[in-house]
Amino acid sequence: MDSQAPCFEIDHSEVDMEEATRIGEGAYGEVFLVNWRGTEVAAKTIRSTIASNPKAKNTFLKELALWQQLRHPNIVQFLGVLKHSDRLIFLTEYLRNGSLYDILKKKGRLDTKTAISYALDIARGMNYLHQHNPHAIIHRDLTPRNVLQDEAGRLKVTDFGLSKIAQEKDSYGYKMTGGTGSYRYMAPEVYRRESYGKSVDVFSFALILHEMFQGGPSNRAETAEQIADKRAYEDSRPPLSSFLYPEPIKMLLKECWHKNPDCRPTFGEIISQLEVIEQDFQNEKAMKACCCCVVL
Ligand SMILES: Nc1ncnc2c1ncn2[C@@H]1O[C@H](COP(=O)(O)OP(=O)(O)OP(=O)(O)O)[C@@H](O)[C@H]1O
Repeated sequence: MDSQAPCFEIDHSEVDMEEATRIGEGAYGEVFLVNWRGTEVAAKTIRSTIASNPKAKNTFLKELALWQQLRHPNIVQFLGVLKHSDRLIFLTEYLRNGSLYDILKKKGRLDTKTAISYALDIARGMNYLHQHNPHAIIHRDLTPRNVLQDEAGRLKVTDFGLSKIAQEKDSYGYKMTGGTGSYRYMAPEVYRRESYGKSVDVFSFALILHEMFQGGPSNRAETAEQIADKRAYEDSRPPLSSFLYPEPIKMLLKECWHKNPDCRPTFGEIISQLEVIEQDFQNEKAMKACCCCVVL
């Protein structure tokens, strides 16, 4: 597969940016809801500081060219780059329900069934990225803000690889600068600026799974950088209260945020484990309902 293929281009006259509704803002620029050929889509505008730097713009376009080749139910669909626009703008499918960050902020702690189902959505999207040929795609910035929900309730991963813009590669592998990715979800080896692999995403996934049961991030009193520092140098991890976390979820979390990257499971293994946990949970629920019937 050729990751250097140019991005699909959409003439800028097809999208009226004057009529756009602003949805949000991230590290790379603002996001708008726009109409394209009668369909609501998201338009992501890239800051001029990035777009006007030829090297950064080129890296960005390469990442987008790779994104456009991806097709999976749990990956946000890339649609194209606006051609002849004086700004760098690209379109993706629009996910009406917003991000997992918004959902957790609004709803707080999720029930076990929903949390497992959401975890499976994320793990399936991530497994697709990690199994990409000829090279695995490492997200590098998997956070609740980069997981969006469609109207049907399905979660989709977005913005993978875009954090590469601030990243260097040397003969030992990738190196992420401290400013790359979000400290709160950062694997210890990334914080320590060591070489890293796919399992950095598994570490971030564990923290997201933890938040779904907890209702949001723990250690709110500390800055994200302080938290990342303690995780990297003191091996600190979020607390696992016994009443919030079912035993198999606790075990999975401990494996996924293991300090040794080689001991973390792959997303394929995580999916298998979650499917068993989901099935056991359903059987347990059915059994309890059945016992209630007998008592009645
Ligand atoms: N395809 C989309 N559909 C609907 N809303 C979106 C879409 N993409 C982004 N958003 C919204 O816009 C906000 C900003 O998104 P953006 O991806 O630019 O930044 P972020 O992920 O929040 O932060 P960062 O850039 O630091 O990762 C998101 O929080 C999300 O609510």
